Amino acid sequence: MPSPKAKNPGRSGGSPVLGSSNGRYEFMSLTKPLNRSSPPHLLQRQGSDPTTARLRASESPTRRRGSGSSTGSASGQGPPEEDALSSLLAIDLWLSKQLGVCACEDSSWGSVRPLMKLLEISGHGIPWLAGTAYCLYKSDSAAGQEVMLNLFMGLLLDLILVGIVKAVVRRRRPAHNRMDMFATFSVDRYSFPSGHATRAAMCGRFLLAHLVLAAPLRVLVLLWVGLVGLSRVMLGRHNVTDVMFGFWMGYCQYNLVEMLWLSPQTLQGLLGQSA
Ligand SMILES: CC(C)=CCC/C(C)=C/COP(=O)(O)O
Repeated sequence: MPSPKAKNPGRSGGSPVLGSSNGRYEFMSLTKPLNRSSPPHLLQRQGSDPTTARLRASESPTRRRGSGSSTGSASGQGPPEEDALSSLLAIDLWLSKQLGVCACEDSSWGSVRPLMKLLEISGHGIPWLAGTAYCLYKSDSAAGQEVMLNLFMGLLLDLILVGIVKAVVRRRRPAHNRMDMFATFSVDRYSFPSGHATRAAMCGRFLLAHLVLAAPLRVLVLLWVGLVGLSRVMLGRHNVTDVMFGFWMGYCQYNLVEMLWLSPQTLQGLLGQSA
């Protein structure tokens, strides 16, 4: 099979192809022979259609280190946990590709791509930061200002933490993603975790705890969180595990926001110290 690196350099939306030269893990291998425990749908897909084969090649998680030959679990003889992880990640990539039905206009659900992009904007950092800053500025009650200030801090914390994890893990976005997002940081060429999912989960919890009390609106908030996550996979931006982990991370980030909660007294103390 021709090298995906040479043949298809920009296929993953501008993400660098992580190969053996930098000695980093890639996430999963559909190029290596699957062992008998592999799900039947994956076995069936081995070497089937050329597009899938090319995609598989560009998604290879095989740890191609040193000589480039894969050993151990690559041949199904490695530690069972490595095989289990490989299988799990193979299922993740397979499922994500199946669900990436809005990855481009001519995908099977390409007509709903604009709607998915609307959901993308609704969970983007810029509208959230700008909206929170505006509400903070407009709020005339101390309680309102306190809530908005903490939401703002939470959003900044989210950007920092997601940036760190993305930079450390450096998982490539799915090969079928078209990198046409607006206003991204350089780490956003990586996909793990989904920043939209962390933000949606954290803001969702924040809204439910501090701002949205009416039951129908609370349901809408939960629906929005779920749809933002689903849209990341449908747009082809993320694999399912990026979004699942993102939800978990955002959920935990809210706990951190509560722990670090800036009360008016804390603020006065901080301002008093700096004056
Ligand atoms: C420029 C600012 C303020 C935020 C960037 C928001 C962004 C584009 C995050 C990437 O999200 P995914 O990881 O879900 O693709």
